This record gives sequence, structure tokens and C-alpha cells, in this order.
Amino acid sequence: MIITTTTTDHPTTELPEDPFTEGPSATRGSITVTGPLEPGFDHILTPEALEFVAALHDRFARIRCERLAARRERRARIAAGEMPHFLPETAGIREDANWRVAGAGPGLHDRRVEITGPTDRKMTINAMNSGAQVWLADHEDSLSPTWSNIIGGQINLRDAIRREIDFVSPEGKEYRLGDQTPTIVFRPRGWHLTERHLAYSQPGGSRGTVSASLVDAGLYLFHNARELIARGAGPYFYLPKLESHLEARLWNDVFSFAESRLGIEHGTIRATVLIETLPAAFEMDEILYELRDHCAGLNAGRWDYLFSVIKLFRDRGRAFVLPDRAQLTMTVPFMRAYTELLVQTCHRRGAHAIGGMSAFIPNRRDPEVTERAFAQVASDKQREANAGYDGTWVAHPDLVPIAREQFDAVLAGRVNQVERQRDDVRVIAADLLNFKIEDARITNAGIRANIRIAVRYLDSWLRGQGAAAIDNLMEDAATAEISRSQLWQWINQGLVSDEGRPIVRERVEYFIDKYADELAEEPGNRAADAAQLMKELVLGEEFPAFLTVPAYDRYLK
Ligand SMILES: CC(=O)SCCNC(=O)CCNC(=O)[C@H](O)C(C)(C)COP(=O)(O)OP(=O)(O)OC[C@H]1O[C@@H](n2cnc3c(N)ncnc32)[C@H](O)[C@@H]1OP(=O)(O)O
Ligand SMILES: O=CC(=O)O
Ligand SMILES: [Mg+2]
Repeated sequence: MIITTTTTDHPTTELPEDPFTEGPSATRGSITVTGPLEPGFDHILTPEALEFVAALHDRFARIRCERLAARRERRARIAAGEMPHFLPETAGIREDANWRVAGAGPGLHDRRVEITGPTDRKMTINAMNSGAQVWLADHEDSLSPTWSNIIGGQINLRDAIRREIDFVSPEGKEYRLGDQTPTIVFRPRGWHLTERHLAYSQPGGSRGTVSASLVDAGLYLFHNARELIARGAGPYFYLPKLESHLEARLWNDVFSFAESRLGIEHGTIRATVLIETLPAAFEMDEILYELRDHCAGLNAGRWDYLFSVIKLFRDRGRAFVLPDRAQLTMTVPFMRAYTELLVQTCHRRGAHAIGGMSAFIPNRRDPEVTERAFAQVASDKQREANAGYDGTWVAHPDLVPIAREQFDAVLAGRVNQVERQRDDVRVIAADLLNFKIEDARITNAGIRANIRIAVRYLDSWLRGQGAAAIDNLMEDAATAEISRSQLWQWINQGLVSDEGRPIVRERVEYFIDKYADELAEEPGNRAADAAQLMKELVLGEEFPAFLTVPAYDRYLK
């Protein structure tokens, strides 16, 4: 194989020659627990596990900061007029037809339906009994990262993996695992997030930030990697919110280091990378390449992708303004282009292409809502299966058979269609950047819907629930990001709604208060904080890069 690029010749560049033999100058920091110890936490936060997480910090904390700085630099260049583009310096990787990724690990060949959801004890058991092939156990978009949820989630994962999990609800309903359970793929928090209930100290007393990604992935690997392998699967990850192939390289280095440290074979860990930012869509081949020893596939994370487009171009003028959220479907030109390119890229490299999440969810108490959700989800999954995807996500157990039916119809007895090449796809940069939408509208109803959804979602998140059914749609951190970033953009671009109403701070503020007031009677509500946070996110001059950052730093208890 001939690769004509400098970025590929990386003996994991930031590391010494034998990257996993610590040199005399290696930092030996330590991690201490500053959060409260709830029942069972001591079994997860053991001295050995904390030492492992500290070793990850010694090695990778600085590089993480560099990668985050690179995100800020790129965004500044885009604000100044640069457009995202395919990188000339990595053309060799894209043009070389000869390399492939490791592909699916044991238990991961059949990913027709993947149920996603947070790791609380009841939902863990429900997801494991859902009939899906995979459970995406989520510490990202659908999990509010309270200390209880984060370490409680690790307890539940440990117990689920060992089949030692049961639960009795306050109403007395009993939950236990059935015989057939899905392969678990764990999604740690993204590189931008920190964990404030742990402290990282370096020799000499200096303190460093604790990366939420390294905590989540580190604890999961430490407690479960060997057990998963012994049970015929492996430690598998979904990697969220990557913005470049260098971030993929960082993950790859983390995995290689962890494998070496835990004494498991190189390449045992498998990752599926979410392509959910616009810059990452320009680096899909490079991301696969960086992670090739550990990579199982890519996923089209549609909601964060939309958020990324809005965020990147928020101050670039009206040509970059997207219409009401309801009009941002998967068939608008830029979404179709990115999802088609993803399948083509994956299958060329032997990687799975996994579809995304339709936000329509059933309501067991309302047959009409359920019927509409089933129809919407069926059509979304039919489109994905026909496009060549190997599997897809669902948000709710009742959607598993609906999605499965669509994939089974196309796969006709096979468990994936990785061999199907989409040589017909011709996507160029202009297609990924074609933000024109026919009959685009920004309506008063669309503005109010964004405000209502975001306020309600923030209230839910601050109460510790990171996914919520709002008006029969699944809302999570990614969908709420779209709502709040659209509002910020529409205000700052001085837009007027289709009905002729200027979109101004005073009016948006009025509705924030109105929708927060609607929640004020609910027991345990966080409506006042949600309104305050929403005002910061939407009415401020500054645009916080992620809503979860100020929400976590200043509002989450
Ligand atoms: C942009 C992205 O990243 S998408 C991926 C991230 N988002 C998600 O994962 C969302 C996952 N989905 C959910 O969290 C939930 O479906 C919600 C919050 C949207 C709705 O949940 P509920 O209001 O509890 O729905 P509903 O009452 O219909 O649930 C019925 C049963 O199914 C269970 N259930 C619903 N969704 C899930 C799920 N995703 N996983 C496991 N169990 C589930 C509920 O726990 C409930 O169980 P019970 O009958 O034993 O009490
Ligand atoms: O994580 C998935 C998304 O759509 O965002
Ligand atoms: Mg996402």
C-alpha cells in the first residue's frame, strides 16, 4: 500500500517511539474523588480504576486540550470566510483504494437495529430486553451527566454485562434480563466535556481538568474489557461529536494505550464514529484510516450534524440561515449528500454504515400518535436501508420491529450489506455545502416551538433526565442544540418571521418566561434555572459552543 501523505505516517506522533512504555519524564498524576460516594460507587471508583484513568490523563490530557484549541481555531477561520473543504494534505488516504478498517468485532456483524438510551437501571434492562441487535448505552446526548447518573450508569453497565442486574420499580414492577440480549456499544461523553467530581493532580501539586471522555471510557474499559471478551464480544464504543481525523487519532491512541495497559490484544476495542459535525463529513476517510485497527463503522448522527451546520455558519449571513426545524428533513440536499457519501465511504473501506434517529416516538396511551410514529419511522428506515445502510437507530423499544422489518426487506436474509458499493454516488464539497431548501420558511410557530422545546428540555436535563418526550418527539441534547442555536442565529441575523414579526430578544424572552411558567407547578421542576440558562444561551452576544458546558458548570447539581 502506498500512502502519499504526511499525516498517515504517524507512529502516533505525539508519543515516544514505543508509545506505551513510559519514559523517565512521564507525568504520574493521580485522580481523587471529590464527589459524594453513593452506595456501590466504591466498587467502580477503586484505587486501581482511578490509577488507570490517571494514566490516561498523564498521556492524553494535553493532546485533548490541543484538539479542542484546534476546533476553536477552525471555527474562527470559518467565521472569517473560509469554507470547510476536503484536506489537500490527506488526499493520499482518500485516493488509495487499498486500505480497509478492522470491521465488526465478535457480536457486531449484525447491527440491523440499535436501540439507544441512557444507562439508568430500568432502561438498561428494558434496552437489553428490547429485541434489538445492539444497545447503544449512552452517556452523551441522552444522559444528563449528574454524578449519580454517570457512576450509577457504570454500575448498571457492569451488572448488565455480567447478567447480574434486576430492578423493582416503586410501583412494584419487576425487571430482569431475558435470554437474548443485544451487543453493548457504549457512548462516552465527548471531548469538550469535563467531570468535576474527580480531580487530577500532577506531581508538584498542579491540578488539571478531568476529561469526561477519559473517565467514561477509562472506567468502562477497566471494569469490563476482559469480561466482555470472555463472553464472546468486546469493548465497543460509539465516539461522539468528532470534528477532525486528528481527534480520531487521539481516540485510536487512547485505545492502543488502554489495550497495552490492560493486557488485551491490540485491535480488540472497536469504535463506531458518529459523523455528526460538518467538518467530520469532509474527513470521513481520514477518520476511518486513523482508527483503522479499531474501527467498525460510521454513523450518520443527523441531529448534531444539523446543529454543527448552524453553529459553524451562525454569523455568516442569510445565505446560511436554515428554516424551521420541522423543514430540516433527511431529504434536503445537504443532508442527502452527507448520508449518501457516508455509505459510499464506509463500504469502500469494509466499515458498517449505521443510520440515525428519527425523532418520532410512539405513545402507548395514544394510538394515533403511535400510528404516525410507526409510519414516519418505517419510511425513514426504508430510505436508509435502500441507500445501503447496514442498520439503524431507534429511540424506543416499540420501534424495534418497525425498523427491523424495513431492514429485513432489503437485506433479504443477510445481516448487513457492507459488500454493496455505492459507486453511483458523486458527492462533491458543493453538495455538502448546498444549504438551499425549497420553500424555506421561518414561522412564528417554528420560533415558539424552538423556545418551548428548549426550555422544557433544559428543565428535564437539569432534573437529571437527558432524554424526554416533548410533544411526541424524542428530544435530547442534540435536538435541543438545534432549537437554541437557531434562535440565537435568527436574532443575531436580524430576521423577520414569514408572518412579518421581527425576531428580537424581547419577544423571545417573553416566550422563554411563558414556557418556563407552564412548568412552574410541576414538583421538582427546574423551570427558573432553565429559563435563566436559556436566556444566556439564546439572548447573549456570545454563543456557547455547547449548551451542556455552561449547564453542567453552573446549573447541574
Ligand atoms: C441525537 C441522538 O443522539 S439520538 C440518541 C439519544 N437519544 C436517546 O437515546 C433517546 C432514547 N429514548 C428515550 O430516552 C425514551 O424513549 C424517551 C425519554 C424519549 C421516552 O421515554 P418514556 O417517556 O419512558 O416512553 P414510554 O412511557 O412510552 O416508555 C415505555 C417503556 O419503554 C421504556 N423505554 C422507552 N424508551 C426506551 C429506550 N430507549 N431504552 C430502553 N427502554 C425504553 C420505558 O422505560 C418504559 O418502560 P416501562 O414500561 O417498563 O416503564
Ligand atoms: O447522536 C446522534 C445525533 O443525531 O446527534
Ligand atoms: Mg449526537
